[in-house]
Amino acid sequence: MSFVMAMWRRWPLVGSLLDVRNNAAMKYQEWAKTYGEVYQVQLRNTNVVVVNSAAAAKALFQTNSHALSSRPVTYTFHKGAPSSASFTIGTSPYDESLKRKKKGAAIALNRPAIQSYVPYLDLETKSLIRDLLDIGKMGTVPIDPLPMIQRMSLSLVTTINWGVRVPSIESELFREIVTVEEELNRTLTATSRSLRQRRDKYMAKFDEDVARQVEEGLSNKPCVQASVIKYKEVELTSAKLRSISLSMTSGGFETVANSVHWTIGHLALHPELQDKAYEQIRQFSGPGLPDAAGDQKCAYILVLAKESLRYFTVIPLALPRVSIKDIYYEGALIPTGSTVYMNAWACNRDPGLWSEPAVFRPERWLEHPDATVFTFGLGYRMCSAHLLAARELYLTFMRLLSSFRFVACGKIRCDPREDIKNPKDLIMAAKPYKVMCIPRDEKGLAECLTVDE
Ligand code: HEM
Repeated sequence: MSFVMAMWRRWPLVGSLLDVRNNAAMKYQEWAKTYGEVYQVQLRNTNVVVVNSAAAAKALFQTNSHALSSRPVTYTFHKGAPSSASFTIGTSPYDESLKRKKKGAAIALNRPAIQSYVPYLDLETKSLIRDLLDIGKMGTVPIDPLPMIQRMSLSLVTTINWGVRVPSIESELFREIVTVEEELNRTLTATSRSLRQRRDKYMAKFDEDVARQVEEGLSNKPCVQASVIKYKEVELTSAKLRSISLSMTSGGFETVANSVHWTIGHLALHPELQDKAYEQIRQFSGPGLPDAAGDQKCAYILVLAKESLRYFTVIPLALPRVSIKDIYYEGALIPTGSTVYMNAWACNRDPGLWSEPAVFRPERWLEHPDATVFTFGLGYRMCSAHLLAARELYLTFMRLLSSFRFVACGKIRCDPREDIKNPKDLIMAAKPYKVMCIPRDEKGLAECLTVDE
């Protein structure tokens, strides 16, 4: 008991949740030098345990996976919001309903299911390359690639979830979904009722279309909603199906888009990394675009994607957990009902794990292939789609780096310690920048970009 008291006496008080979200992960990492790798802070009226080292994160989130399987029930998400925003998998507390939703999502996101999405990965990565070529006028006009990357990421979410494409950055659908999702992802406490109503509108249309197609026997394209409806072992209500749709969109769109956007900015500043990647891809795959079905076999691009996940850690504090059992760690008690944050940023940059953690160096993963990436979280509530996300990143980098040289235009500020667009956001985005996307082989590229729309 006295040890527990000692631990509880050590909290630094940091003010409101919104204040600390401002580069919080970096501040918390710094504080660990003074207060130890696990300590508590007060966020508004809640005491929160923050876990700041790789070893502690594994001991807590992996070894105590079940004890840390719930999420906090915040007012805005669960009590004050009657519409869809209450119910993503990522914000649901642990209960029977969550278990069913997670089972449904798992069926649609396991390895064989992901294999069936290869045609979508193929089409959307090709479309990204074509957009960069067209909008960048064959590498002659500087562009910010963000909207094109967002379209790819969004269209992957919508095709994988509902079988519906987002064909162009000019489309009404693209503008509407990007506006609404960006705003709703802004913080965990986003409350706008009208935004949620706008989201409900496009989600309802997609959900109803899939349900009708399944009922009429017309659904022949693989997609999450159709597989979950058809898989009778887990019968899900329409509310739970909607929850899966919401989870896929809020979980999958900005995370992948921002990871790619940060990385392209960084690569534009480091042509030597691009050249090495290009050389490795060419040794590995023949002329033309690398095969979409190739499953992460080019070792250098695989480690480049891992390093991108580590270095940018786009959700620096992962998503908060709540303990459903008492946990004892290093002689101290984390009582049932505690809120616990994994500082994924600090774990990914743990000097006990990595030398020069602040340097982007893909080779570190070749030297330590079994090291952990903390970016997707750990344990029962880790990212449901980490296999899919890793595959999306791999193919995107494979194809982008085999197609283009990215040349920085003007000053690109792309250091994740300093250059976050909105430091209070849940998902960390890079500041806008411009690059020239110069085709490495203009003629060859044009030939292999016959995209079936
Ligand atoms: C680079 C891409 C991605 C990153 C960095 C990422 C990161 C995360 C993190 C940190 C969590 C919380 C984990 C925890 O509490 O330990 C999470 C949860 C989740 N993610 Fe992802 N994610 C990515 C892509 C995706 C995609 C593509 C989807 C779906 C299409 C997705 C769906 C989900 C869902 C449903 C959850 C909630 C899991 C639960 O609460 O049980 N994520 N993700």
